[in-house]
Amino acid sequence: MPCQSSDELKALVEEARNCTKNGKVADYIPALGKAREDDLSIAIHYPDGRCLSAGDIEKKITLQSISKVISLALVLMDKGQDDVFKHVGMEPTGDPFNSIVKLETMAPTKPLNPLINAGALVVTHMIKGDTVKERFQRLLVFVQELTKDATIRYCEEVARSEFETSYLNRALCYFLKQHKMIAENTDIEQLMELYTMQCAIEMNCLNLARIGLVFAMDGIDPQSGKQIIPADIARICKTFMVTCGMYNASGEFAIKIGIPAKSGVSGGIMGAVPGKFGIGIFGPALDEKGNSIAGIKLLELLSKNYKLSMF
Ligand SMILES: NC(=O)CC[C@H](N)C(=O)O
Repeated sequence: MPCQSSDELKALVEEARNCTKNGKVADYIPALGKAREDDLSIAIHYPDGRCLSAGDIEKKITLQSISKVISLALVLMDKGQDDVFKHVGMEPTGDPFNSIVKLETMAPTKPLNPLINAGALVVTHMIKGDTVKERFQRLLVFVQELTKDATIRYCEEVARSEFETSYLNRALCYFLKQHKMIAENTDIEQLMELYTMQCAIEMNCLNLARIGLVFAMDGIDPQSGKQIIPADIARICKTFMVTCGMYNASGEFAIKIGIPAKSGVSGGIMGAVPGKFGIGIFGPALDEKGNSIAGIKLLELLSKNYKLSMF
C-alpha cells in the first residue's frame, strides 16, 4: 500500500504548498479568478473504498479540461473508435491547449488529439441527443455514475463566465466547421453552451479521485464490480492522459511522475495509478503551461516516495 495515512499526505501537501507562490490563478475565464492562490488539497481513493485526504477537500472545483477525458469516454462508447478517430487524431501537439496553429498547417484539418480544445470541441459536438439540455444530461448522468454521487451539478456562474468570453474557442469551432470536422448543421452557440457547461461540472477532490479510480481499474467500479467504461476505452483514455493529459508539459510529466493524469485550468488534476488507486487534486495556482504548480509538485513527491511511475 503506497500511502498509509492522511498524516503522511498532509506533510506532502505542506511541502508542495510552498510553490503556490510561484504560480498564478487563471483569470481568462473571469469567474475562475476568484480562487485562492494558496489552496491545495488532495484525495486518494483505493479500490477497497478507503480514502485518504489532506487540505480542504470539501472545496468544489470545476472540471475544465479534465471533462475532456470523460466526454471522450462517453462519445467512444456511443459512436465507436472508427467514427471518433475520423474526426480527431491520436498525437500530442507540443502547443498550448487552446492553440489554433496546427489546424491551419496540418492537412487534413483534423485536431491532433481529443485533449486539446480543438479536439475536445469536436468530441463534445458528437455527444448524442437532440437538445443541449438532453446532451448535457447524458454527460452529467455519466459523471454521477463515475463519482457515485447523484448530487453532482455544474456551476452556472463559471459556465456563463466562459460562454461570454470564449472567443478563441468559437474561432476554433468555426474553423473546424469550415473544414467539416464539425458537422455543417451544428449551431456553434449551442455547442459553446454545451462545452462551457461540460467544463463547469463541479465536484470535490474525493469525487475526482473516484473518477480516477474507475480509470485506474480499467473502467470497473471496484465497489459494485460494474464495468462502467469498457476496458478498451478506459485504456485509450489513459493512454491519452499519458501522452497529452498535461498539455505541452506531458513529456516532462511522464518522465518525472509517470502517472496517467489530466489537468484543468481551474487547478484540478485527476490521476489514475493503474490497478492501484485514483487521485484528485485541487491547487488553483498554475504554472506557465496551465497546470497546477503545487499539484504537479505534490504528484512528484508522491511518485518518488511511493515509486508510482508506471515506466
Ligand atoms: N485547459 C483547460 O482547462 C481549458 C478548458 C477551458 N474551459 C477552455 O476551453 O479554455
